[in-house]
Amino acid sequence: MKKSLVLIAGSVKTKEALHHQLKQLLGDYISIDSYAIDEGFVWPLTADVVLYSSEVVKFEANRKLVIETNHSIVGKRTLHHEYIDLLLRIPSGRRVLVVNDDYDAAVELIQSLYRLGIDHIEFFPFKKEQVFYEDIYIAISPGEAHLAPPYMKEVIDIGVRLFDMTTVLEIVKDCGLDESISVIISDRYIRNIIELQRKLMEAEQLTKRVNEHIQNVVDTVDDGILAIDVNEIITVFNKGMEAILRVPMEQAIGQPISRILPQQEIVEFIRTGIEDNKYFNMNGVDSVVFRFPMLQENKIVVTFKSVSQAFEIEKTAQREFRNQGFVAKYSFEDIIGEHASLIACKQVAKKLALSDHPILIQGETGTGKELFAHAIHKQSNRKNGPFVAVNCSAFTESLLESELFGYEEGTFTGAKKGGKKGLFELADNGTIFLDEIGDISLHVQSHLLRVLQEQEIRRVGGRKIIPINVRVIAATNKNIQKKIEDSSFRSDLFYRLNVLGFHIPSLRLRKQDIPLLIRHFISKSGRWISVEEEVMQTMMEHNWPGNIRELKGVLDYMLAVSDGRSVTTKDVPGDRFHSSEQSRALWHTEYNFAKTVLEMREHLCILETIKRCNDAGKAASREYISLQSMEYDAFLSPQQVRLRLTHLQEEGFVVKGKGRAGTKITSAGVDYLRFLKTQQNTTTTI
Ligand SMILES: Nc1ncnc2c1ncn2[C@@H]1O[C@H](COP(=O)(O)OP(=O)(O)OP(=O)(O)O)[C@@H](O)[C@H]1O
Repeated sequence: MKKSLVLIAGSVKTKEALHHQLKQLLGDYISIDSYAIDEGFVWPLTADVVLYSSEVVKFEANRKLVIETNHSIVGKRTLHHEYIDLLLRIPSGRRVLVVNDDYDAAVELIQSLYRLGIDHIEFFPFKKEQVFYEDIYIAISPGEAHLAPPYMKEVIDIGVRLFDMTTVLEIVKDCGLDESISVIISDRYIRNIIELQRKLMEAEQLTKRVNEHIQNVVDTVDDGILAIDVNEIITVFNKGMEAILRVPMEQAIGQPISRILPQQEIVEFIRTGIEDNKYFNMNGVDSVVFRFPMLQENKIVVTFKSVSQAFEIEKTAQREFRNQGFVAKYSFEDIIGEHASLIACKQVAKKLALSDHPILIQGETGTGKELFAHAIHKQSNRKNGPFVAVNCSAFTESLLESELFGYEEGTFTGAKKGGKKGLFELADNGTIFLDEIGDISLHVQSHLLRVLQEQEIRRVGGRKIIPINVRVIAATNKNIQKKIEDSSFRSDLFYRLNVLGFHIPSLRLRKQDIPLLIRHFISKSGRWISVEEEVMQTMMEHNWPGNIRELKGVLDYMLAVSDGRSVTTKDVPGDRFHSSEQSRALWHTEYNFAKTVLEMREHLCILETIKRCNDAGKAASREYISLQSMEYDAFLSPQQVRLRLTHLQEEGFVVKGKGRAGTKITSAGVDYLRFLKTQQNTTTTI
């Protein structure tokens, strides 16, 4: 008959783990029953051998129970081998709290850990009455993790400790089992450890493969990359680094950084972390060194990028912005004028460029508000970011909202799959220029105000909050104060936009600049042509309601009709020019082939849709234009779009492409579109 063994443990969890261990090792030779004091049993226990999980348990059990036996053993316990690797993974030198039922048990566990050779960590025993342990954020516990202080960042459960080999052999002896059985059982014990060793080796191989992969990845990057640990020892060193320092990786890894880096100032820069990046000359190469602390892992990653490469990257980004049309074209040198009012205006704008607040530019139509916006962006710290210009009056309310803030998939019929980024998202890290801001609806105004306040956007129909870093420059030729009075413009939005603001003087207040501007536009046209004094006089006498745009238009006309040598009075555009009407009317005559307001709206819709598609590198199909026309209150069937396109092509405003190429807008078409937009303003204001 098999000998009987009763195991008495404190908790059910410990009982189950120890029972499992005994069953696996001794189950073939002895019958095993296990109890936990927690379970509260009272009947008398009889067994050949009684095994207690600890001294405390023995004391408790004998106080509460009747136990009949010839042999009693208090088991010695050791770390569960399956959890050893969790401890080995804790970085060297860490301070770790050891949490157990009581202080003595914690101390005992620490002693056992040190005996097992786990000495790369500094262990501290947990005391129930102590709530804070300085500089300790990792706790380990053999099944008592719930006792760990709540502020611990990581609590590692190292499982219930199992009986050690001497306890198992003592059971064998007290149960009177054959000598040969002890050999089999110790083999079983060792097999568990070998199994663990095998798993560790597999894990080690996997880690090696992952490390090799990471090394290959960092080696494919041209930049130099290195990492150091808390003791400033180099742990990562890629090929780029080898090339920069001319030191092979094998020689660098494991060495203190100060021994490998020749320049002490770079070591200091890496050590102190006062700045994130700094310029250095490394072995004759101009480099920018970036420092990234990895707080979690107590490491610092440092990258070295050659300045010429950094320029290349910047150029690529610039090219990309240019392809998308998101680039500022003009700088302050392109703003012509020597009148004191304009010089003062430029000085103010240059100063404002350096801050990051919104700017509101006011001034009559054609005074150069957009020109100033370009120049401010180019002068600002955001000059390498995108510059996105939006003419707010060119869109209907709903279209403007989705253009500015984007939309999520399925928000409305015709919405693109996957949604669409708004212009604010596209302008991230750059500037958005909101032209004709005075024309936006109250609904869009409140959306814009939210964006300015929060510096984050939510796409139309979306829930996700997208943080953005965009500077807003707005412009208007409307009297905003009047709009605030009649409640069509929110005063809070005005104050937000007008944190910094300035007014551009109209041309009639600085007529001295007219000859200068005329010479500038002639030289830009690439022609050598003089302007008769009398013509110049006429120009000086005019009031220029359309300001510089009008002046430019008149000059373009005169250059076109002149004999090529000089502009004379006969080239001055007679009644059109002398009329006191706004320059918009002047354009109207030039583009008089659109007879009705409806026709103009149709042209606006068609040309604007084509331009947007062209700018985005997409084809503008008749069906798409037809779909868009609903937004413009000028619905056109695809068949009607075809007829209008033929008409616009005859005028030289578009070129119809074959098949998928779609229709393209010409530069004359862009001018006409600009005219139509100005017209639209007039119709809305009148
Ligand atoms: N000071 C200047 N020097 C040279 N060109 C100028 C100047 N001011 C304006 N222009 C030119 O005049 C035209 C109109 O300028 P811009 O579009 O910047 O005016 P705006 O005030 O934004 O007009 P709107 O109110 O109609 O939007 C552009 O072709 C621009 O290049």
